[in-house]
Amino acid sequence: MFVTVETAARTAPAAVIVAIDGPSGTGKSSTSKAVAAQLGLQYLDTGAQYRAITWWMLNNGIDVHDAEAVAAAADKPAIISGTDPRTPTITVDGADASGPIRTQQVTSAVSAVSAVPEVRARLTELQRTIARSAERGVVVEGRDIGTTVLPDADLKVFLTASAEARAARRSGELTGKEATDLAATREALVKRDAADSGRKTSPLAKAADADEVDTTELTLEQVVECVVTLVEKAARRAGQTA
Ligand SMILES: Nc1ncnc2c1ncn2[C@@H]1O[C@H](COP(=O)(O)OP(=O)(O)O)[C@@H](O)[C@H]1O
Ligand SMILES: Nc1ccn([C@@H]2O[C@H](COP(=O)(O)OP(=O)(O)O)[C@@H](O)[C@H]2O)c(=O)n1
Repeated sequence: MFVTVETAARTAPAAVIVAIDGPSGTGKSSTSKAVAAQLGLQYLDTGAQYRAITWWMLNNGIDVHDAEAVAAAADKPAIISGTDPRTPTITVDGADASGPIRTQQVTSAVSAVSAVPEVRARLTELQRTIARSAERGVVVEGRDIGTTVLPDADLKVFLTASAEARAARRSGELTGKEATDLAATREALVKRDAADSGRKTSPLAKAADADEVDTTELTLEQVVECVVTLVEKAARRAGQTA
């Protein structure tokens, strides 16, 4: 008798939905991509979508601090996210936006754009549609995934880390003068966290039923291992109640 064995790297959970939230530099993107790749899940970077809409606003001469102008244009750009964790992609009106959305100009404008309710409503709907259609399950990362976008997720993880650790990680990614200016990186991070946590609509927040993981003293590999274990447990729980 022949027995077919699935050879996924780990036990691939059936259509499990995972929400990963937290402030900037806590390791959301790196962890989410690695966990999704290991478990054969899809991956959605919602921060990239907020950055993409911000990039479009800047390119189209819209004052990002004029909430009415941003709201009026919120439906205009076509944003498409590719959800393979090994090669995530994002396009705006058909153009590859993965490079330009990481510029300092976009980073400093994104919190103002993401605070506009019409922008959030549009992207929340898009994110739910992508999560619903992810047949293999999905890891979705952002700021309000566990609280607002996917409140029924099978697992919610809230990553934290000290501002010092986060600034050191971020400045390791920068080049030239920006890389050496750790104090300025830290200040910009803390300012963006405050704006994201303080906005009225769907602020950065830990869901009451989220597992909090402080990554300050952990390597990326340790964080990934911890979250993989949490996903496997959640998938077993979901299987028991299905
Ligand atoms: N536990 C960790 N220890 C050290 N560096 C890390 C850790 N997690 C992530 N990093 C690094 O920190 C930077 C920011 O991580 P990222 O995943 O982009 O965070 P976020 O998505 O939360 O902003 C990346 O360069 C990443 O490689
Ligand atoms: N679900 C989300 C994800 C991101 N965002 C906004 O998008 C910005 C960029 O998100 P990001 O995940 O790319 O930021 P980093 O943590 O990578 O610096 C955040 O600072 C928030 O203003 C949001 O409002 N809600």
